[in-house]
Amino acid sequence: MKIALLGYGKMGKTIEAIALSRGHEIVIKTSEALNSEITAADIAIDFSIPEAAFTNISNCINHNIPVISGTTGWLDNYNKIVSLCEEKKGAFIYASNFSLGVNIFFELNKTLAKMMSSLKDYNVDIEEIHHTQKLDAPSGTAISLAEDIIENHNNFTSWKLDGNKDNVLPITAKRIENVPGTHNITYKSEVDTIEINHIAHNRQGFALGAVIAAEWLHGKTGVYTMKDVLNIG
Ligand SMILES: NC(=O)C1=CN([C@@H]2O[C@H](COP(=O)(O)OP(=O)(O)OC[C@H]3O[C@@H](n4cnc5c(N)ncnc54)[C@H](OP(=O)(O)O)[C@@H]3O)[C@@H](O)[C@H]2O)C=CC1
Ligand SMILES: O=C(O)C1=N[C@H](C(=O)O)C[C@H](O)C1
Repeated sequence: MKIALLGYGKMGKTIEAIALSRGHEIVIKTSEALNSEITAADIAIDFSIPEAAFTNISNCINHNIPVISGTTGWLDNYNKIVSLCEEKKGAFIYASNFSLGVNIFFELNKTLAKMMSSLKDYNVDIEEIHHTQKLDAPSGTAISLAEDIIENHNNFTSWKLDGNKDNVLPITAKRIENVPGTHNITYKSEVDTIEINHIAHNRQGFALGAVIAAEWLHGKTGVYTMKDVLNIG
């Protein structure tokens, strides 16, 4: 496939290497907004910044270019993209985390939340740790994990960064140099602790997942998630 990389930072460069190794061609790599130039590509992969993602994705859909987005921190506008994609019969996948490991972790998190739902002695919290250049907090992955706990555990109605109220699931965000992405979910009582975590050792897993998603989306129309791509859960 001819791929456009919208955002040529840490993720854009990692995706480039993996896409080339799988026989794809990179026809555009940019760190600026593009418009009709995008039509040189078969598919676009957006890993940019929160303020740019909505425009980048809209431009692709308006030019009938299927688009994958891994950019976090723009989801207030997600439903607008879904509507645009339906209207234009476009193709779109967003994932807060494209790695296979995290998508398995998402399923474990839902199962654990269901099992813990009636056990009132346990306090739950989510901790995410990322590198110091990260622009958003909490991470998109932590938000996905929180939403899945809220849906599957009957104690919570919302989440909050550094929250400490009943029925509000607390998320803690730490920034430490060079950490690619760590997510810990802890259930703690007086007598014991149950913890599950996912620790990315590098960015390869995110990038491979994004390229696999692009290969899967090419030739389809509609709005999908990584659950559709990986057929898990
Ligand atoms: N879903 C997933 O699996 C993952 C998601 N992410 C997310 O991906 C995003 C990018 O992460 P990362 O690569 O680490 O960040 P980087 O800061 O390394 O890269 C972002 C790039 O986007 C560029 N950019 C700025 N404005 C635009 C624009 N209008 N159009 C296109 N590109 C633009 C920046 O350029 P400049 O530096 O010149 O401003 C920069 O090169 C983040 O939102 C992050 O949370 C990260 C890893 C995995
Ligand atoms: O910015 C990052 O680096 C990451 N962002 C994503 C997120 O916000 O969840 C995914 C991954 O954890 C790395």
